[in-house]
Amino acid sequence: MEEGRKITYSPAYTLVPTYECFNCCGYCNFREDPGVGDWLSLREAEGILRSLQNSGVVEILILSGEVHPQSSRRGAWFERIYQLCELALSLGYLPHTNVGPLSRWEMARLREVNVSMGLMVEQVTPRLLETVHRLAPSKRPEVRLQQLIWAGELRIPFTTGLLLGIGEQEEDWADSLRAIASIHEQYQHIQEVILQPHSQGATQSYEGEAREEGQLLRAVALAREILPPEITLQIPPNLVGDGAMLRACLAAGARDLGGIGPKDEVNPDYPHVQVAALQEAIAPDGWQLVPRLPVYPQYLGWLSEPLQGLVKPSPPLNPNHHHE
Ligand SMILES: O=c1nc2n(C[C@H](O)[C@H](O)[C@H](O)CO)c3cc(O)ccc3cc-2c(=O)[nH]1
Ligand SMILES: C[C@H]1O[C@@H](n2cnc3c(N)ncnc32)[C@H](O)[C@@H]1O
Ligand code: MET
Ligand code: SF4
Repeated sequence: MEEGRKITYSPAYTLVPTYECFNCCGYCNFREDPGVGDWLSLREAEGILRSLQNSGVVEILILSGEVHPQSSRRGAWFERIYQLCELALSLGYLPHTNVGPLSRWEMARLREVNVSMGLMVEQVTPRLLETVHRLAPSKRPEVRLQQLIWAGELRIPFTTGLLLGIGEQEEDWADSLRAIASIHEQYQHIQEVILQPHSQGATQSYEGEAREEGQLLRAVALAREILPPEITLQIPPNLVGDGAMLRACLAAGARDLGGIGPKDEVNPDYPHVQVAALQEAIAPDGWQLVPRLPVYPQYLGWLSEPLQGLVKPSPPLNPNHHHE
């Protein structure tokens, strides 16, 4: 049988250390006010992770609301995240952490317990600081770009991306993409760029404008033009619309569908389409959906020895096994 052209995804489950966040992005359907909810305990997390064993899940996405860098609770927040990563590793999963901007020291520590990390640029235009990011100091473009630079210096395989349709102009996209490309040019560490269409949810304050079909396709095509070919373009299949739009995005250059699991924590009003249905949707164009790890193969050599051992467990020594 002829093999199809390949589209990748990562079988993933999302753990949320806390929904509390000191930022208040106008488009967010995730955050809670600080001090309201409980944090995820290690005991709860262990229960969840054990229940996922043998389910095919490999990636644990650690996605969090943020405690202010100067808060007296920042240290406890960070240690919880670190321990959740350690726990996931100890149960055979591979963590990918996106918990907002980190200090350089925090980033260096999380590198020990993550196979890759991520942070969206969103958009680099400072005009958004007067609108959707007015109450979100973590979204200052210079803060986000500094994170990309530190990740490069620390040799962390990194995921970033653009949030589309939050009040920016289409002309702003190229600036955001060129900023990513130029940092990548120096460090070669950006494994993928997500093009994330803003999707109206039930609890956000910002009222997005109606999205037009061509927008996402123009963004994918522009990203493919500006970014070097080694950076994979990711689109979230639950946010693109229908199967025809998904196929059009692939035709425009997208090659990955991101983490797929039971719930999209960021966009709870848009459940993930399950893998069999996605495979069916893209099959007419000859695409074959295949699982991948949260770290892209070209970066395996960047991982610490212990992490490399977990990613590629060496085959057990079997005295009965004979090489052909
Ligand atoms: O299910 C989701 N996964 C999201 N992921 C997960 C992502 O698809 C995978 O973790 C990476 O591709 C690594 O495999 C993100 C990861 C990042 O580094 C940055 C942003 C996101 C955003 C989302 C998201 O909105 N929903
Ligand atoms: C984790 C990432 O999720 C994205 N994000 C946050 N809110 C929304 C929304 N309503 N629609 C789509 N993406 C969103 C941001 O880009 C953030 O960085
Ligand atoms: N708070 C982080 C950010 O915005 C990650 C989760 S967003 C729902 O970058
Ligand atoms: S998008 Fe992230 S930073 Fe913004 S309010 Fe939501 S959780 Fe906080």
